[in-house]
Amino acid sequence: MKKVMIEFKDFSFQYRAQQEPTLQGINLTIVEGEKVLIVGPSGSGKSTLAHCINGLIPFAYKGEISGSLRVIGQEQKDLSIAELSNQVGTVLQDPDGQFVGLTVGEDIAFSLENHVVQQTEMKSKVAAAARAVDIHEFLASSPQELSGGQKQKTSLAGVLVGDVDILLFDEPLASLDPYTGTKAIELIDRVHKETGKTVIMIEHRLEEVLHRAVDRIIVIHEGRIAADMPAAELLSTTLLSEVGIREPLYLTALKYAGCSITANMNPQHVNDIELEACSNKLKIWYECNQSRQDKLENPPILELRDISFGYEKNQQVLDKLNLCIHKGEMVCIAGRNGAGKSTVSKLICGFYKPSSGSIRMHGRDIAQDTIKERAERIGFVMQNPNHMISKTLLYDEVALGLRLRGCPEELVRERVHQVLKVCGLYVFRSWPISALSYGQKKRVTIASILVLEPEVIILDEPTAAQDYRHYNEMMEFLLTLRGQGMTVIMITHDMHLMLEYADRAIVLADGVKLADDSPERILTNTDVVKKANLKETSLFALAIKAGLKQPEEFVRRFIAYDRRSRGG
Ligand SMILES: Nc1ncnc2c1ncn2[C@@H]1O[C@H](COP(=O)(O)OP(=O)(O)OP(=O)(O)O)[C@@H](O)[C@H]1O
Ligand SMILES: Nc1ncnc2c1ncn2[C@@H]1O[C@H](COP(=O)(O)OP(=O)(O)OP(=O)(O)O)[C@@H](O)[C@H]1O
Repeated sequence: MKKVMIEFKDFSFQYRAQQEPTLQGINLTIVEGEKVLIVGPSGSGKSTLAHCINGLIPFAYKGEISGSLRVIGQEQKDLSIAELSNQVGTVLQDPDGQFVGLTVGEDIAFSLENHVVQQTEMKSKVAAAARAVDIHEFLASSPQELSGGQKQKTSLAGVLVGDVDILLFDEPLASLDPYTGTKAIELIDRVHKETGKTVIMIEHRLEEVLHRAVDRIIVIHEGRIAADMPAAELLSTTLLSEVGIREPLYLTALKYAGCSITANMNPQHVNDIELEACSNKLKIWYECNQSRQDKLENPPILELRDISFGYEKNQQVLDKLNLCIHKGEMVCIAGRNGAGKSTVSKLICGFYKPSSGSIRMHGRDIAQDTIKERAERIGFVMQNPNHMISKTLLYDEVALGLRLRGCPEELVRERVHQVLKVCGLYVFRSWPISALSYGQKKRVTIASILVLEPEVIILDEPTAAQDYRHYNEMMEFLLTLRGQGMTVIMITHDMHLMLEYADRAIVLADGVKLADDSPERILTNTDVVKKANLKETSLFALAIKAGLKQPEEFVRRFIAYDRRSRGG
C-alpha cells in the first residue's frame, strides 16, 4: 500500500468574505509518487484547493473549514506553516507573490537555507537548478530586473532545488514561452520520475501540460470535483467542453472531420493517437475545405522606426527594431522569454524612452507626448494584474479611468456595466477585488482599459489564467471592437490565440524582428519556431501523421473553418 500524501474527506471551505463555500464536499486522495493534474474553469476553486494543501489557507486567507484534510498523515490544521512548507513546495500563480531573496540566486537558495545545507553544496545545487530552467545567467540579478517568464523560471528552480515530498504547481506555464514551457513540463516529469515525489499541477494549457503523461486529471467545477479519471478517458468525454475548458487542437480538428474520439485511441497526445479509423475522414475534410485569403491592409496607425533601447548601459534589449501596425489589425507579438516584448509596449506607452529611433502614430512622431497623452489613445493591459489594480472595489477600479476623464456618473455606470457583462464580471460588480481569483483579476484589468475605448489596445498575455469560455467571450468582444476600428496588439505565448485570432504575428528575437507573417505560416516554419522558442501546432503534427501531403495547408484550412464556425 502506498503512503497517502493528501487526503480530503468531506472537506469544505468558505472564505470569510464569501456567503457560500468556495469548496464543497471534496473527497480526494493522492498517494505517494502520483502525478495529478487539476483543471477547471476560472474561479472554480483550483487555487483555493492548492492553498488548503500548502497552508496559505487558513494562515494567510481566513475562513471556515469543515471536514478533514490530512497532509502526509497529519491533520493540516494541526501543522504550523513552517511544518507544511517543509512538506509542500509551491510555485504560486503570481510569481511576484513569492520572492524572498534580493537576487535570483538567493531566492532559489531560500528553501535550502531552511534545511541547513553546506555553502558549497548549496551553490552547486542552486546552479544546477538554475541551469535546468535556463535562468543561470541571471543568478546575480534582482527580481525587479526580470521579465515575467524569467520570474516564473526562478520560482520553478526554487521548488525543484528544495527537499520536500509534495510539489505543487499553480499554473506553472502561464508566463513561459512555449519552448520553455515544454522544457518545464519535461523537467517536472524528470524530477517526478527520478525522485518519486508527489506532483500536483494546476494548469489551463492542457495540450502543453499533457506533453508528458499524468496519472489522472481532476476536474473542479463550481467548487466540487466534477471528474477524476485518466487523461485518455476524460478526453473521450464531452466533460471538458461542458465546463468550459479547451481540448487539445488536434482533437477539435478530428471532430470537425467527423471522427469520434475514444479512450483506446490514446487521445492524450498527438504523437500517441491512433488514427487508423480517422485518416480517411481527415483527408476528405481537407479536400472539401478552403483556406482564407490574406486581407488587404489599412494604413499604418503605429510605427516603430529603428528603435534601440537598453535598461542599463551596454545592455541592448532592442536593436534598431522596425515594426508597423495597421489600423484595425489584430496582431500578436511573440518571442522567447526576455526577447523584449513587454519592453516594446512600455516604449510605446512612454514609460521609457528609446535611445534612438522614433515611434509614430498616424505618421506623427510621438516622442514629445506625455504618458497621459499617449494613454488617451493607447490602452495597455499589463502582464500581471496585481501591478495595475489600485482600488478596493471592482466597480471603482473599472470606473476609475472614466471618472478621471470627468465623465458624468450616469454614463460611467452605463459603460462600466456594459463592459463588465462582456468580461463575465457583472455578478461581481459590488465585490472587493481581493476576493477574486487571479483569472478574474486579469479580466478586471482588461475591462478597466476596454471601458475607455482606446484607439489601440495592447494586451500583455491576455489569455493567461483564462478558461476557454471566458477566452472566447473576450476575444469575440475584441473582434467586435476591432470591427469598429480599434487596433489590437497582443503579446502572447499562447499559440492557440495566435492561430485563432491574429491577422498577423510579429516574432522578436535578439532585439530585432525575426519574422512578420500570418500565424499559420509562422507556426509551420521550423526555423522560426526553433529560433524564437515557439511551438509547432499539433495540427501540423496531426496532418503529417494522417499522411496529408501539404500539412501547412491543412493548418490554414483548419483555421479558416474554425473562424467560419465561430462566425468570424
Ligand atoms: N482571498 C479570497 N477571499 C474571498 N474569496 C476568494 C478569495 N480568493 C478566491 N476567492 C473566491 O473563490 C473562488 C475560487 O477562486 P480560486 O482562486 O480558487 O479559483 P481558480 O479556479 O484558481 O481560478 P483561476 O483559474 O482564475 O485562477 C472565486 O470565485 C473567488 O471569488
Ligand atoms: N527594469 C529592468 N531593468 C533591467 N533589465 C530589465 C528590466 N526589465 C526587463 N529587463 C530585461 O530586458 C529584457 C527584455 O524584457 P521584457 O520584459 O521586455 O521581455 P519579454 O519578451 O516581455 O519576456 P516574457 O515573455 O518573459 O514576459 C530581459 O532580458 C529582462 O531581463
